[in-house]
Amino acid sequence: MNNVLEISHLTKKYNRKTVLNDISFSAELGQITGFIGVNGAGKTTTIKSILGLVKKDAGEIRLFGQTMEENEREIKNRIGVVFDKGYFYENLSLNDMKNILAPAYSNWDENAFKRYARQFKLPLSYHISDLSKGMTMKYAIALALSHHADFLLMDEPTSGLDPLIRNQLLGILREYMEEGNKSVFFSTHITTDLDKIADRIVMIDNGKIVLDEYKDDLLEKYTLVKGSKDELTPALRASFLHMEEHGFHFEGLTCDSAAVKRGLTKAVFAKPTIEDIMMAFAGRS
Ligand SMILES: Nc1ncnc2c1ncn2[C@@H]1O[C@H](COP(=O)(O)OP(=O)(O)OP(=O)(O)O)[C@@H](O)[C@H]1O
Repeated sequence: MNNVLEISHLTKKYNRKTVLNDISFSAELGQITGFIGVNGAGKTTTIKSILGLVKKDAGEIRLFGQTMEENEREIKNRIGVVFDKGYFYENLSLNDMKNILAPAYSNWDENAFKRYARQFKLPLSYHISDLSKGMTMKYAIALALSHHADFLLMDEPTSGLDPLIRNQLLGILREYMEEGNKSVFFSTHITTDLDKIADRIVMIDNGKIVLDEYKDDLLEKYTLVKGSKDELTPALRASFLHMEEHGFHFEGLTCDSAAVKRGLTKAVFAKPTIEDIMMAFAGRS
């Protein structure tokens, strides 16, 4: 296994509140890792810690096998950061911002930037502040791709985008992955995009990693069950990871579908989405 990102025992406190509590996980080369969690779970703080934008209290973060302290320049050359806000100077034009950022990268490719600017229809003379959210994300991706980043770190890249632009962004990511030896780390609380493109899912909840599995295994492992409460025995209830009850009915997620199927004759069984799984894990904690 070849990891592009390895986080070991990372802890981060704001004031005295622990927002990342001894978290460990990794992201593999050639994969899209979806980093999920509800609002306030700790996704942005994790990404900021990875980038060294906030100071960690404990733990170790390695990108391409190295820490930022050991080799910040090489790491920054090889990563592309796609944040929805706060990463660019709002009152600069896209072109001026690019001119400030480009010299920081030893492998900056101006022709590639021009090509992406045309492909993504970026209005280079506009101020950053005048860009729509979708355009800002495309601009950030164009910058990342123009220095041939090997690893894209994206914080909520698709939230607030309409379905058309979201699909375009997913298409751009698929093309990027096809180049080979590329990797993406994609944080989101909107998980439908990950159903389409993620290879692995890591979930953070309340500052702790509660789930870390390959997406296909995850979707295979859990079953969504809708049934009638009158059939539920205490033993059957214990087979559910999480359950919501509404009147005479319940909806729950189980990883023991065989036992549940034996006990429930009236229930309906379905494959869960990542959102169903995320809500069950978040609801459980
Ligand atoms: N600068 C800060 N000072 C104090 N607390 C902070 C700061 N930044 C984040 N927090 C707190 O840390 C916790 C984790 O926040 P974080 O932004 O990492 O979550 P998130 O999963 O990215 O949420 P969202 O999906 O809403 O962006 C929250 O309780 C948040 O209020």
